[in-house]
Amino acid sequence: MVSVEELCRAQKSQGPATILAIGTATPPNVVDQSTYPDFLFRVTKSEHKTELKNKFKRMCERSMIKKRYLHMTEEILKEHPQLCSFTEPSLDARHDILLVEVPKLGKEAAANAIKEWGQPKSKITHLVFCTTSCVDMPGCDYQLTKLLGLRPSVKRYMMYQVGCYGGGLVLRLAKDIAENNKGARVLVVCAEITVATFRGPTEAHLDNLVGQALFGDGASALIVGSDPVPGVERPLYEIISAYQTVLPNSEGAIAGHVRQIGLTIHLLKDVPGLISKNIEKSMAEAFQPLGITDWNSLFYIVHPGGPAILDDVEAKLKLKPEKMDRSRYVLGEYGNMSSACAFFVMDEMRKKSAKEGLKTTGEGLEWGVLFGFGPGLTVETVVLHSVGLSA
Ligand SMILES: CC(=O)CC(=O)SCCNC(=O)CCNC(=O)[C@H](O)C(C)(C)COP(=O)(O)OP(=O)(O)OC[C@H]1O[C@@H](n2cnc3c(N)ncnc32)[C@H](O)[C@@H]1OP(=O)(O)O
Repeated sequence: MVSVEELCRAQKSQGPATILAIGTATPPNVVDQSTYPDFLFRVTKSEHKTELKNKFKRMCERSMIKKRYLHMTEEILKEHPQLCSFTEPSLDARHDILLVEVPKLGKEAAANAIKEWGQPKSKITHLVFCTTSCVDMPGCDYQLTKLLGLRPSVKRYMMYQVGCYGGGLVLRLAKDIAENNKGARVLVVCAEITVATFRGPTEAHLDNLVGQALFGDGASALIVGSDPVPGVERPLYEIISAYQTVLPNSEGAIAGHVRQIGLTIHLLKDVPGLISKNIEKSMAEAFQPLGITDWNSLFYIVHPGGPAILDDVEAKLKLKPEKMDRSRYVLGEYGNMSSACAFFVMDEMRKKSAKEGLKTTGEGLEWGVLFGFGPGLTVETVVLHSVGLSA
């Protein structure tokens, strides 16, 4: 007779959850950050708000963003003029677009990840879908299952409205799934489209305007599983441990509310300060089991919420400037794509490491950390182990 303990043990994998492939996607429409203030104020008929436009220009200039990919175009705004107002009810119009486009963009990223993985999609056992852009039943996870032609018995998880810590959250969830279900292959997808938050500018909500200066559209996907099949699957990073915490005295610092006018964004000016003030505590907790205290010995995949967040974290941990290189690159080339951002940074890091002939996927280093920051204020900390790159 098999014991319960034996049955439980047989269900678990042996090694750590491992990232086996990464895929990304963006909408085709590229927007130059330097022309965006003119676009926003013109299409929303707000040119007369000259002081506000100058402030928005300063936000865009200070954003360190060069370009972003946005599904929203002038043609779409002509069809849905209510999206240009700050106060007009517009949730239905936004959802009509997002419920189609978010799963579609997610599918593109997922297809790229599956292609790199090189295995038949019938081997995907679990699906995790994360978005803050829209809400529906059945959800984007269901739509993606249909679009990709996954098995109807794939086990789905839908993570709505978690915001920019989503990248860390889904990695933590994928780790738990992969390590507790022998043979599991988890498709993780984060997809964000800013049609949810686009609206005309108003002096009454400057933080909403900060969001308009920073957010971009994008989707990223991973395949996660334990015990990679040698010679068949190619590991990129091992997920060693994962933590979530709510920062002290941070309630309301980052928030989003789904209202008739769409998703409203609320950001206190103190967000970068709150994150950096507490970052060492998160680092100490995560790396104490490894005995690591030299923060410059690690590689960094930090959610690029805004330049001030990266600057303040870098200063607080006394990091060499190159540590934030890939996070700054993604911010510059894509903007803040909320939950999808962290895996763009991860993708850029492993590509650059390979291109430069470094020893590992983590810029030649062995250990690293992925940070997600979002509403709460919630911080996700994930310890990663890089994988050797053959020369
Ligand atoms: C949605 C999610 O779940 C998760 C997220 O990622 S949320 C996004 C998190 N990101 C942030 O909170 C942004 C962090 N801030 C930044 O990166 C930078 O402050 C910034 C790019 C917005 C501006 O750059 P900066 O170097 O600070 O320039 P600074 O000159 O101080 O600011 C430009 C203007 O923006 C205003 N501003 C900055 N942050 C603001 C805020 N939160 N609310 C209102 N106004 C703000 C400033 O007052 C300033 O206005 P004036 O020029 O009229 O004085």
